[in-house]
Amino acid sequence: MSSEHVTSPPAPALSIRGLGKRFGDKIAVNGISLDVPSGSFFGLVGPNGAGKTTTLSMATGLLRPDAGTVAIHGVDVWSEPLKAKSSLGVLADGVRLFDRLSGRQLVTYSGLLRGMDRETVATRTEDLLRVLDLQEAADKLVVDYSAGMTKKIALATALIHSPRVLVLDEPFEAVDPVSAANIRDILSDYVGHGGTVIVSSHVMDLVQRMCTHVAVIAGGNLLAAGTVDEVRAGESLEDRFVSLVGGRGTNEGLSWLHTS
Ligand SMILES: Nc1ncnc2c1ncn2[C@@H]1O[C@H](COP(=O)(O)OP(=O)(O)OP(=O)(O)O)[C@@H](O)[C@H]1O
Repeated sequence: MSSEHVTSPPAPALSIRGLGKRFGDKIAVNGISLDVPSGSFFGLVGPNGAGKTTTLSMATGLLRPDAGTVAIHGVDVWSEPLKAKSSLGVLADGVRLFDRLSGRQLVTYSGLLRGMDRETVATRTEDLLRVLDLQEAADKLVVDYSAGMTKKIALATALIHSPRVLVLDEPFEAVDPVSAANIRDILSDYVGHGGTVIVSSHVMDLVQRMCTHVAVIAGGNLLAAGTVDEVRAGESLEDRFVSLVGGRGTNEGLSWLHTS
């Protein structure tokens, strides 16, 4: 076959090489390399303090790495930030929203800031408020939203411009079961139509049911990555996670907690 007929595989949706970050003496992320295939529903799991948020913050251009590179569909996040970020939707953990705006205003301005036309922004804003069950609260200030409502409005701002890659840090935390099911449907439909979702979560059962791929990190290191079936290797993802990460404690020493 001549070389013109050889098509190279598509660039991964997210490609991380040698990514590292240190805070003082603490190595938060220890040289992680990882490819997220285009069109995958990718779970990032790890215990508290594993380095998930730090990794995702660097991957999305919110936090400058000490070492390593990140590319979104082949575009370097740190040397071509505008181009890379134009195809990215981000739900960050703990980043302040412009919460003196109403929910409707926040989603609208997110669309306008992305350079979208007013009519499209208005239509999509109402669609998002409806599917996320935020219509009644649409004109309330975001500062007065509950934790779950805040999470949902932040998700709407990440979706408005129809990005190719969605990076969601703990999207289901504090969200009620009906809204969580709606969000899962939206994300599955999005992946089914060519999008890529990267989601961090502590809920192994959810990751096992929802994701096609998973990476396990602990102590800033990548312990395993692949399809969910490859990583769980015949066990439940939760059991596999515990055996990879270790650290199951005992409750010895808390006898004072026994009330009878
Ligand atoms: N801004 C910071 N300054 C100092 N240390 C930090 C900072 N951000 C994170 N760390 C430390 O880096 C490590 C990784 O934190 P990170 O928030 O990435 O973990 P995580 O996997 O997202 O945890 P969790 O599941 O609890 O949200 C932790 O030890 C944390 O204390």
